[in-house]
Amino acid sequence: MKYISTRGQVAPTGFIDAILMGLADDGGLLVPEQLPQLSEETLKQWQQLSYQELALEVFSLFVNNEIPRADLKKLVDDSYSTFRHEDVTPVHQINEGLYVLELFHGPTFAFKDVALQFLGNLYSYISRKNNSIIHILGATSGDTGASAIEGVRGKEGIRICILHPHQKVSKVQELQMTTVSDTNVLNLSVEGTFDDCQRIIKELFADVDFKHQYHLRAINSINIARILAQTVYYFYAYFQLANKGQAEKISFSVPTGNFGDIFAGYLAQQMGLPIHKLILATNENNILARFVNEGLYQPGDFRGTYSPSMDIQVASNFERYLFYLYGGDAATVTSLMAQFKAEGRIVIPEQLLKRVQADFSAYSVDNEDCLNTIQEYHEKYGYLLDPHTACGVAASDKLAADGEVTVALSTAHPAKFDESIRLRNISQTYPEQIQALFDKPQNQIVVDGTNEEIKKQLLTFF
Ligand SMILES: N[C@@H](CCOP(=O)(O)O)C(=O)O
Repeated sequence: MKYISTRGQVAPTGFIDAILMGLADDGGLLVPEQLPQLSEETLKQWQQLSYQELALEVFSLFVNNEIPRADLKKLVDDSYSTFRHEDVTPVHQINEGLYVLELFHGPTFAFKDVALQFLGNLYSYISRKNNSIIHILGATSGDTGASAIEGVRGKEGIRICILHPHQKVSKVQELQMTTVSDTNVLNLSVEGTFDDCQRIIKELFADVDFKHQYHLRAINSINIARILAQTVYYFYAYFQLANKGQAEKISFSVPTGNFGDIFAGYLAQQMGLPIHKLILATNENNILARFVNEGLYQPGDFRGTYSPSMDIQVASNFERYLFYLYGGDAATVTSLMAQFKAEGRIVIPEQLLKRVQADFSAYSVDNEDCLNTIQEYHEKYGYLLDPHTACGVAASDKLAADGEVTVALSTAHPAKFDESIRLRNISQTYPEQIQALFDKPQNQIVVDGTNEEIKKQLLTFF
């Protein structure tokens, strides 16, 4: 298995080099040259596996023997030993047609831990094997940052710098990042939005000389390892339902801002997992829902919402989907991305919009609807949804047909977003790990967010 760029200007590369490259050196994103096609028999064999066993099988398909199986097994086992639930990502039934896939049982109470515990251990493994330095640069709207820091804090040979938008993440998200005292961690709080943070890191990664000179590595979902690791829970959730006798027409509803999580579901489906529908849920920052419904990809005005991790206008994984949509035509993807840069929009033709709408259905959930959903599910089922999960559940309520079964991805624990939940007078008890954060001192540097200033901070830190 080799990895190629959506822009076609990078020689096919192996797994470890793809992980280290992060953003492709031609400015595109790496994807597997060919997706493994899983037979019914393989899926049947996988159905009884534990999460860790399943992850090992899935990763083995993509790692190309570059990591001996025993080492890969240890990486997987170590990564998921930090989860508080024995099933790692359990499904919880809410009612006859709706299950919630709880992805928040990792150390930072968000779905990002599933991939970032693994990627943190993988970086550490590569650093030891190659005796190489790993300097991680990432952008976060709240969850990725905390999770990436947790994955590598205190690890030898690794330093991590995370950019977050100043005062635009929840209090718990901010504390999770900024109360970490390990000296290999730097938090930069950028005066701007998450899109500014993401643009800065993409521009720094695109400066290939700078990237190579300072050994810059990515932890965002521009790194293909993130997406591959996230495919595992689609398989696992599907099998959990199948083992309960629920094997027909299973759809997934996915709250998404950067298009990474739902793209992982798309890849699982392309590999042969018989997902019925992929429902894409956005908040009021709804560029992706508008794309699926109208065929126009064009950022709107930034909206601060109750689900801040999805307050994103430019979705970084969208380019990967475009690549598949255009049948792997890297030249067309390159020209569409150039057009997006120049004109700020991409419009796709009618026949491709039909294809998109066969792949996804989409719904944009407004602030009021998000809180109403939290309140309704709390009153009716005694289950507290975090605001991002509430968007996924609201979209499923809107789009799933009667008799269908939907798995809504629960991307975070509600305690991370208490300021939104309290607006409906719902009180909750924080898990002790979260409560303890409020007593710790914070470390962060507020920066104006020019590339030059970020570079200066990085050069001092690295
Ligand atoms: N919602 C994310 C934004 C970054 O997304 P990623 O999947 O590319 O890491 C966050 O919480 O930081």
